[in-house]
Amino acid sequence: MAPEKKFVSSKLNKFMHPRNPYRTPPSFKKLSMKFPEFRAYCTYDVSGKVHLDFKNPRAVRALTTSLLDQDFDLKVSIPDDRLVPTLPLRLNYLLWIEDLLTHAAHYDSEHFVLAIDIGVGAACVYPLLGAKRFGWCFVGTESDQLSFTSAHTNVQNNNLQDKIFLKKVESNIIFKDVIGEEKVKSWTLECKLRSKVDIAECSKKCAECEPQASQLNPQNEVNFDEGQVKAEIKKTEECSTYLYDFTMCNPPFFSCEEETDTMKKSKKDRGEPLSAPTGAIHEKVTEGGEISFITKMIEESQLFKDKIRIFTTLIGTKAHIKLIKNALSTASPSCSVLTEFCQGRTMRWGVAWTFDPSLKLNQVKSKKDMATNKPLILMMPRSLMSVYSVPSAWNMINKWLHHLKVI
Ligand SMILES: C[S@@+](CC[C@H](N)C(=O)[O-])C[C@H]1O[C@@H](n2cnc3c(N)ncnc32)[C@H](O)[C@@H]1O
Repeated sequence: MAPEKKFVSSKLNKFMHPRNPYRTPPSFKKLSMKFPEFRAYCTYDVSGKVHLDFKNPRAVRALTTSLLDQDFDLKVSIPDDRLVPTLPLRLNYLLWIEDLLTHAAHYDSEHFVLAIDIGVGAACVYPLLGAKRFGWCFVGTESDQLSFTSAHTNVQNNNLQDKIFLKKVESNIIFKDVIGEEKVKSWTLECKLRSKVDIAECSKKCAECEPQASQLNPQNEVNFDEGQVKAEIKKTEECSTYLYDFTMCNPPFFSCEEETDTMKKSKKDRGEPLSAPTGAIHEKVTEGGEISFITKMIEESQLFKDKIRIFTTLIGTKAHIKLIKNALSTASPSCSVLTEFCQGRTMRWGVAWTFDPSLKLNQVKSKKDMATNKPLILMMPRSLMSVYSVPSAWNMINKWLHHLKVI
């Protein structure tokens, strides 16, 4: 039995993304009062404190689905034998992408964003959170039939079919056969027409690309004439505008079943992961492990460098980072950046790359880099102490920092 405070306990939490709502652990008491399905896995000690058995995969599932409901108004169901997403990590990844869009691509909050999530899983967690919390639109792929069906149901149950389109793929597919596929193309175009925002941007780059405003459906209904969509697809293909703003992926990490024993692999100083492992083997295992999967993604990214602005993926094992960096260098992106995602007792890494020379992805520092930066120390000569009071010394330093564009 694990005490309530351990939901996101441990030293890694101080490096969680500053906007991650789970930096403050959720109240299990409140959650148990609201959600009977969560309450079913709770026990209470003599002081009335609520405890959850994190070693029980059903308790872990009830926690995730109750939090999605309480904190994001998302009704999500996950089949028994499929991966239960832990929300602090999912939000750390999404918030980092939001930072890349804001600080490297200079998008404002109104900017229309269209993304691809490779391997949405049964919960469809990234597209659902991305659509609900950030207003982004997604094309999601999934190779497993059960997960695909479950993800589809979750999208429908939350009435997000205007923002999320799912495609069942073969497991040897990453971007190929997805981006060029007719149904995906029509949906993305409808989505962009519906948003009406991209049109102005597109027209700036290519005057012929601008559809007539009068053709747009003012009620935001999906009611486009097939000919109109086809004509827009052709124009968009001719135009060099990026079709997708970013891609994301939580790849199957392991190359064989034995590797999936996370309890053994866990770093000694961080202790065992608190939650029971969940998910089917094919969700965690892929031929050649994550290195093969990500290498393939990097190779394919070269084919779609004019269609997708930022490519990103999670990396599950620190030891793989070097190999993935090597694979990336052979693709020669114009910029790439690596970050850490810290939560609870688990660490993951994220890598982003782009072929768009205008994007400086490395301007977005990892939270750990920021937190571990040594403080700036300025030794004032004793002789100046009589000249400067503390506030006036501070004003002077402030001026220098402004001048250097540090603050
Ligand atoms: C580690 S799970 C991640 C699920 C979800 N994105 C999450 O973060 O909770 C990986 C998912 O990718 C799917 N998958 C594996 N290979 C794939 C491929 N080539 N294309 C699309 N999905 C794939 C698996 O079936 C599984 O659902």
